Amino acid sequence: IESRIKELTELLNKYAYEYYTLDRPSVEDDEYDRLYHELVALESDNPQLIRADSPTHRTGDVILDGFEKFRHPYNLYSLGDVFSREELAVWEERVRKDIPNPEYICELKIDGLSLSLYYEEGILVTAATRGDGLVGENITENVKRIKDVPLQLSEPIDIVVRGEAYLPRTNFSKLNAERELEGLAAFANPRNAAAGTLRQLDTKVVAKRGLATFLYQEASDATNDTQEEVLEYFVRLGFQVNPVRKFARNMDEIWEFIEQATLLRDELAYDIDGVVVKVNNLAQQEELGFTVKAPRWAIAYKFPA
Ligand SMILES: COc1nc2nc(N)nc(N)c2nc1C
Repeated sequence: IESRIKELTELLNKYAYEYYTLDRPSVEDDEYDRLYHELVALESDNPQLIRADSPTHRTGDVILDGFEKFRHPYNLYSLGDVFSREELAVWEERVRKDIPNPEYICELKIDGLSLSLYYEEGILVTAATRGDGLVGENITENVKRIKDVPLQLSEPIDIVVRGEAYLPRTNFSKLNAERELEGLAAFANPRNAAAGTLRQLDTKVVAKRGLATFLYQEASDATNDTQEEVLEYFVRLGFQVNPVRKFARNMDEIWEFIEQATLLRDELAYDIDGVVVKVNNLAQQEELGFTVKAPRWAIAYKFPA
């Protein structure tokens, strides 16, 4: 039985990956459902054999009576914001004072809900909101129902990662159309819809709303030398990583990315509210350190509202 449960779990996870991430299912839904129900039956007769990465964690209907507080072992800092090229140049000059020839990496700032995910030996043990950076809300059960969040990484490591949960625009429109039909108030924007969804106490609601994630930061001790390597490592581990990113050497190249992101904004499948510019080399990030509340080595350029 144990080997059949292992076989079903691996097969169903592969099919789910093809369906949700590659958007290229290799089996019909009824084949998936047949195997899924065989696994549910085997797991309910042998609960001690349920695997950590079983797809049944993603859809089982758990109704929470509230969210526990979660104290983050690492302070989840936020970013300083700038709203113009001039302000950005002031930040860049400050960096250049300590790092003469900086290499920057420019990333998109997804307009979603900040998440931190805690893995032990490769298994997702906790997912929490950022909260005030020290204490957030434990929303593990809800996050397990975000289809692109890996329940088990490709390596059995302990790691803490940060990212954003968001609602793709297509799912946002579908959700608001459904709410209109049910006479419910529409969500103002995908960010509010994502936040509202993750605050649901009925986890089944999360499973059907189609949230997604992009991970961007290793909160635990760095095991790579640059931010770019961290992002590539995250892909190998099984995380979703936003592909729109570029290196820059100076303000002109940073601004070029910002202009490209501004043009790209309406074409994207998700909302962004700006661009994040970071010193790519992690040792240089250490050198620059933090102000009282934000890193000196990263800045968020916010698009004009
Ligand atoms: C270095 O810390 C951060 N990096 C980030 N990167 C991206 N792309 N988006 C964010 N929202 C973000 N937020 C923080 C606190």
